[in-house]
Formats: sequence, C-alpha cells, structure tokens
Amino acid sequence: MRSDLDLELVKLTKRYGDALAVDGIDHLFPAGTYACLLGPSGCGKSSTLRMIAGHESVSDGSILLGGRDISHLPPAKRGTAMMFQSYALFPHLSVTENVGFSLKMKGTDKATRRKRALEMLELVDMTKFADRLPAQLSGGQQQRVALARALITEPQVLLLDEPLSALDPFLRVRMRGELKRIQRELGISFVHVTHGQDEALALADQIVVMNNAVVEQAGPTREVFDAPATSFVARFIGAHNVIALPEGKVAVRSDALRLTAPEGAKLQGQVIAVEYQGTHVALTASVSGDQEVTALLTDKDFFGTPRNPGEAVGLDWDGQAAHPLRA
Ligand SMILES: Nc1ncnc2c1ncn2[C@@H]1O[C@H](COP(=O)(O)OP(=O)(O)OP(=O)(O)O)[C@@H](O)[C@H]1O
Repeated sequence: MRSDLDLELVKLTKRYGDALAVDGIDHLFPAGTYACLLGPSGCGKSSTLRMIAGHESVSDGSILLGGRDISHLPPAKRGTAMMFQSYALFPHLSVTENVGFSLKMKGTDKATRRKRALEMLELVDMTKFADRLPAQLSGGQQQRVALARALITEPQVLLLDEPLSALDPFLRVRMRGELKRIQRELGISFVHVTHGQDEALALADQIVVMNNAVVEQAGPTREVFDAPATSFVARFIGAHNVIALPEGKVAVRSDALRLTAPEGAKLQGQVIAVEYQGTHVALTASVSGDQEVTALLTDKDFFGTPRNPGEAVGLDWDGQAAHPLRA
C-alpha cells in the first residue's frame, strides 16, 4: 500500500559531463523505512543521496515524496534533511544554538528555539552538553549534535551520508544502535549511505545494493542476504560462496556448507586454510575448476572432526541453500 510519505525515485539519473554516475534508478522507499544504500566506492550512492537532498541537480528522472515532485525544489522545501559525514557544526555557536540554527533562519523566536533544541538534544541524549561549544565535544558527541540539528527541521526523510565512518569501531557500533532507536521513535524514513555491509545488515529494513551507477538488487535486508541475485551482490554482501556448477552459478551461504567424506559430496576439494574465529571456524578448500569455497563451521562441529590443510574433504549443502545467480 502506498503511503503519503513514500519516497520514490523514478528513472533518476546523474551525469557529470560525459560520466554517468547514476543511471536511471527506479526505487520506492516505503514511509517509515530504514534503508541503506550499499555499494563500493564510486557506484553512485552519494550522488543519489545528494540528489534526493537537493544538494546536487537531477540530470533526468524525478524524485517524489508523498507523490509530490520535489526534484527541483530547494533543499529546505523538500521535507528532507541531510546529515553529513563531516558534521559541519558552527564552531562559535553553542550546542543548543547549533541545533536551533535552522529555526532562527525561519524567524522562530528565541524561547521556542531553545525549547525545541533541548527536546532534540534529549532525543539524542546530549542534554548535559547543551551549553558547550563544538570544540569541547568528542567526535561521537558532535555527531549527535549534527543529528539533532538535522532532525529539528522535522524532516519526513533523513538522509545520512556515511554517518559512522569517522567514528572508532566501538563508538560506531554504539551509534548504530542509537540511529536505529531514533528512527524507530520518530517513525520517519532514514536513507543511509554506507559501503559497509555489516552496517547495512545491522541497521536496514531495506537494502539497495548499487554497482556501476545502477541498482543491482533491492529488497528487505534478509531477503537480499538470503538470496543474492548476482555474483556481485553475493560477494559484496559477504558470507557467501559463488560456486560455478555445470547447471550455472549459484550462491551458497558459507554457514550452509557441510564437510563430508569426499565420496558422493557435491564438491570434492582440498583444505587450504583453517581460520579460528572464536565461535566459528572458517575452512577454505580448493575445489575443481580452480575455485575456492569457504565453509563457516561452529567451533563445536569443527573441533568434533578437526581438519588440516592438505586434507581431502567433501562439501555439501541442502538443495534449497543454493540460489541461482542471474549474472
Ligand atoms: N562533482 C563531481 N564531478 C564529476 N564526477 C563526479 C562528481 N561527484 C562524483 N563524481 C563521479 O561520479 C561517480 C559516482 O560518485 P559517488 O560519489 O556518487 O559514488 P559513491 O558510491 O558515493 O562513492 P564513495 O563511497 O567513494 O563516496 C564516481 O565515478 C565519481 O568519480
């Protein structure tokens, strides 16, 4: 069912001179969805996001929010807000003043601005830093302020460009949880650009995988992960093997592979590496056709029958675990 606040991209295209950065993308982001645009560097994800935000002109196609064509509106009139990778806070303004800045531009009175800014600071858990200057904050705290500043405009869609990339791994995971919580509390759509598949899996209700200026595959996160449609998606999203069989290429999750005796197994191979990962062991074998496949085994399974490099093994999986790839 379509909602008033769905965000829809229709044949959205971006050219920089002769270079095609986004090639006629069609996609519907249902209202209230946490979506991640995922793909390698240069695939066109930031260009897509910047076009939605209005920070980049649309070469062709359109962007609809709630059925309204916003493709050529100024950023502040779209119902979207963007949080940048560099938080771009005003250094001479306090945290509260930074958060309330857009309301000041709109002519909102000072008391209302402060009240709204404090509400936003509470949402991002930064109330106690309200009167500090940006330089007196850590990177993670500055990011929360930037988030509050974007949310005070009450956007229907919040756009986030690699919001976690400047944080250390510990903070990244914590902030990830916070983003998800805030999106759920507000019930608005988030469109989050990342090149990290773990980030996308952790956050997204819906994943849009881009490659070479087009959408390779889009859908609910678990569907995309469980059944990648192309070799590119299977490899990019990780934890899958792309296996060439006589009947065509398939993707099989590493944790769906079983080790067996070589006789009668779907693949016969030789162990080339064993990597202990704590809860799991990743065993890589070379199989016919010069292919390498990796099986992710629980530590219990592996150490029940340990294998060493050089040993012959069979690799098997249930029929429904193999997903035919279209490319
Ligand atoms: N202002 C610009 N002028 C010319 N080419 C550009 C411009 N911005 C981006 N491009 C090119 O467009 C293509 C897509 O870039 P874009 O930034 O959208 O990719 P991306 O997937 O976000 O990459 P990254 O993860 O590295 O930011 C790239 O080939 C890039 O070099």
